[in-house]
Amino acid sequence: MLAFCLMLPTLSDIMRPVCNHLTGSIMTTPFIIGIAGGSGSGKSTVTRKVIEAAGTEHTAVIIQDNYYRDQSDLTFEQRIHMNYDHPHAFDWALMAEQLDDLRNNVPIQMPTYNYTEHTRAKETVVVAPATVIVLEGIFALYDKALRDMMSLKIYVDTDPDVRFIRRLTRDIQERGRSMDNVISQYKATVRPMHNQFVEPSKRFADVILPHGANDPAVDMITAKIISLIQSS
Ligand SMILES: Nc1ncnc2c1ncn2[C@@H]1O[C@H](COP(=O)(O)OP(=O)(O)O)[C@@H](O)[C@H]1O
Ligand SMILES: O=c1ccn([C@@H]2O[C@H](COP(=O)(O)O)[C@@H](O)[C@H]2O)c(=O)[nH]1
Repeated sequence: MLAFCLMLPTLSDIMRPVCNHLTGSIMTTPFIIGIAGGSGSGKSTVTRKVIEAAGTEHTAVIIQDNYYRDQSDLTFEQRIHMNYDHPHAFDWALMAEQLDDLRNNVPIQMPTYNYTEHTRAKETVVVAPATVIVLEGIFALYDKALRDMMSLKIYVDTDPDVRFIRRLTRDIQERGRSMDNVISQYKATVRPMHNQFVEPSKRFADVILPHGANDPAVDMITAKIISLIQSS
């Protein structure tokens, strides 16, 4: 088995089998899908619908928000004034390292994030390698190193007013915010950073989903994932 594993790098990179050192079995390089789009565009909804339809057994989801930098060294007062819509807010090295691990069929300890406290939570989540891996987040298509690992790049395109209304409702209901807080953050950082960094990343997309999580688009992505799983 060892000799066979050592010969593997000469095989095609597209369906490159790698040796799982724990089981000795041969596994295929995962198919990585990036799903980007503005805050409130429907990225999480698209991801959830697709994974529900394709089944969780052969799929894994990496939520990019979990890679916001750990800010436990800052006070809460300092944390609420940070810009969470600039690329600098993220731990890109950890994200690339963990996505690369999954690409090489190595399980990861994904960090988790607390939006109410604006910092990384203590808990981590084990993510096992899977045939299809989805990376979802506002900057999923921003970084070249991550893009180069992806086989399918999707941008969820939703009108700004719709995104704002959804974010307002969600942040008040689920992220412990007030209406004034959501409005001032949107004007100060969310909107300008979206225009500067998120929207321009659309040009890297293979597929653009108009109107967010629309059913025909979700059905097409699901069909692609199911066919990948069946052929793996
Ligand atoms: N097509 C849709 N129709 C109605 N509500 C939606 C739709 N897509 C998303 N939402 C709602 O809008 C909010 C933001 O959606 P979400 O998928 O979390 O966006 P994102 O992950 O891009 O920030 C959520 O409360 C979600 O339930
Ligand atoms: O501490 C934080 C961390 C993030 N945010 C906001 O979250 C969104 C990204 O999440 P979506 O699920 O894509 O909406 C980003 O626009 C940040 O502004 C935050 O407010 N506080």
